[in-house]
Amino acid sequence: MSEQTKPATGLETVRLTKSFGGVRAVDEATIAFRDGQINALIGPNGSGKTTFFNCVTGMIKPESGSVLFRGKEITGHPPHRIARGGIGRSFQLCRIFPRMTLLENLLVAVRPTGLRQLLAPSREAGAIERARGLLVRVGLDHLENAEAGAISYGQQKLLELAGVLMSDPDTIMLDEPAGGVNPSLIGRIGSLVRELNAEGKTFLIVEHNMEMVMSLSDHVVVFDRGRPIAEGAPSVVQEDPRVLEAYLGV
Ligand SMILES: Nc1ncnc2c1ncn2[C@@H]1O[C@H](COP(=O)(O)OP(=O)(O)OP(=O)(O)O)[C@@H](O)[C@H]1O
Repeated sequence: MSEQTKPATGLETVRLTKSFGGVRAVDEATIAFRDGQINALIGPNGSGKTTFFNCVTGMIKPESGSVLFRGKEITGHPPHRIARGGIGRSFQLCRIFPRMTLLENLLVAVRPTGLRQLLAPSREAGAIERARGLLVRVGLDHLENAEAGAISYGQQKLLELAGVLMSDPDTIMLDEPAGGVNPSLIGRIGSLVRELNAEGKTFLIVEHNMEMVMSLSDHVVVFDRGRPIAEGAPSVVQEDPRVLEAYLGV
């Protein structure tokens, strides 16, 4: 597809809905995220952000509505297919293998899905070279042979981000990258996001750290009770009375 015809909208949902019992965690959410931007999804606790992520990445099936990526329907596709299509994600509670080394964690990240493959890290030279390059990039190369369970939580978040980058996704969804991370590592995660965005990666970030959100994002979507209630540039969203109401209940 030529640059001229490339759609500006990357990831998009139309009336996406998912309930748990009587709770509508995501409630007819219609949102469009533009390619090439750093997008943030914010909102009070329990407003449905993680459920939205899970529906988009195939971890849970929405009960109705659609998810589109660059105009193509991907609703209900299994997670590995969505990942292969170019959408990578991290998790709120970091997902790493604590008994494996950092390098092994990255080699596992590129294995095809399935338990047998999962347990056998890739030994392919190209993958090893790529993993080493990414460890340098996130500043963890000196810990290549350390067990992942022995490094700090912030370093584990960086390791998880490197794992997401192993498959070279062009859209990266991060669920609370700054949660539980010390300020200097938050700074490093923010710089990496900026660098990767400058290289063409699109980001969709769920985050409670407002300083990070407001300094990093091009576009902020505010979620409340399972649907967007406001969106725009950080400075616009910050002033929106609906946002203050959602957060403070005023
Ligand atoms: N697996 C589940 N089973 C039952 N209820 C769930 C489940 N997952 C989420 N919920 C409920 O759905 C609603 C939205 O939760 P979700 O975790 O998506 O919100 P969130 O905005 O990501 O919250 P936080 O900012 O605290 O991480 C909440 O009421 C939550 O209790």
